[in-house]
Amino acid sequence: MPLVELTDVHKTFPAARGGTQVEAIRGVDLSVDAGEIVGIVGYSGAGKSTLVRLVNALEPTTSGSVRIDGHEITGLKERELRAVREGIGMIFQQFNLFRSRTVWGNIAYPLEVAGVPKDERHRRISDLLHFVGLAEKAHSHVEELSGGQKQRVGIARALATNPSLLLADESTSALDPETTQEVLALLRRVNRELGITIIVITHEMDVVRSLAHRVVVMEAGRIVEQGPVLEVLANPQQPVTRRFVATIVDDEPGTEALAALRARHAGTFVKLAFRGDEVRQSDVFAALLEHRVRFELVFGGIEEVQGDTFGNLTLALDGEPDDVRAAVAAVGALVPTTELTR
Ligand SMILES: Nc1ncnc2c1ncn2[C@@H]1O[C@H](COP(=O)(O)OP(=O)(O)OP(=O)(O)O)[C@@H](O)[C@H]1O
Repeated sequence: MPLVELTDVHKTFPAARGGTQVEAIRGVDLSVDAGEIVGIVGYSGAGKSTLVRLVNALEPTTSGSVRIDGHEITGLKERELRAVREGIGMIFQQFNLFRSRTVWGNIAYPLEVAGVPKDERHRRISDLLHFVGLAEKAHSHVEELSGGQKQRVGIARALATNPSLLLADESTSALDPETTQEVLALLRRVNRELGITIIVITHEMDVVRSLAHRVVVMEAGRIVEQGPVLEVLANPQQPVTRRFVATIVDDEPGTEALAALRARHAGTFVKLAFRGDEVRQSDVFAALLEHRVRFELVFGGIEEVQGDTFGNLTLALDGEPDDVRAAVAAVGALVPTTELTR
């Protein structure tokens, strides 16, 4: 049974005076299994935040079903919804911490609301402070903290009531790249060590690449594409997905870049796609040398996506035409190979 299951969910906001109504969510089916990290990406206005507000019952749906851990939450009374929300932690772009409280006081807040006895509360806060690496900052005020530390407090607070689901809404968008990586590493631990399911909303594909198992792409209130991160990166289907993937993966040189490269490099241009670790780059290059073909790497890059090699390399091949043809065939038997003929 999925932990979160949305079936044909619609959310329409009524028209503001003089305006028209907004169909923010237009028929979404989404299923998230316990233990998964799912990244929801989309441009501003795609409906990501609205979707998350439906999952934690901050907004009622217009129609459709939202099930959390098998329980339908549509139509529940406020008191029942509070119990559902207790099982869902949430972190935000701007951290949303209480400025008047210390780090300790911020983490204590949800425990106080839930009526957790003092001794247990203290134990819990102390454990959480150690987990997020802020034990020495327990009595600091929020203003004294860096952005990354603030988000770690936000994560500790979100985990206080032992939720099974954590919703992260643009949780690293206000942070610099290095701090972003620290917070993402902490979220990975939240998932791995505590077994908490995470839904991250982001417009940064890099966050999806380094954190999520699965990606869901939203556009104009609909899910237009979804799948395991590596699969979607390797083979994006929709234009919006291709635009997101292009922000982190060099596919092949564009028309202008290719013309500039051709002016500098002779020969045949081929794009090689490396997906996973089954084929070693050294074997591919050895195949070229075996056919007496010289080559230069002119575009692209290789990186690691969740422990797998991933990337596209464009090579300029130079040699006798028959040798080049044979070399391209040999390489094509190893990795997906495309000759760039523009
Ligand atoms: N309370 C509201 N009342 C009216 N319209 C709303 C409300 N909340 C969201 N919308 C509209 O719903 C659409 C989806 O907004 P939403 O915030 O969910 O998108 P998003 O993908 O999260 O974008 P962003 O990254 O900018 O937050 C937008 O057109 C937005 O203006």
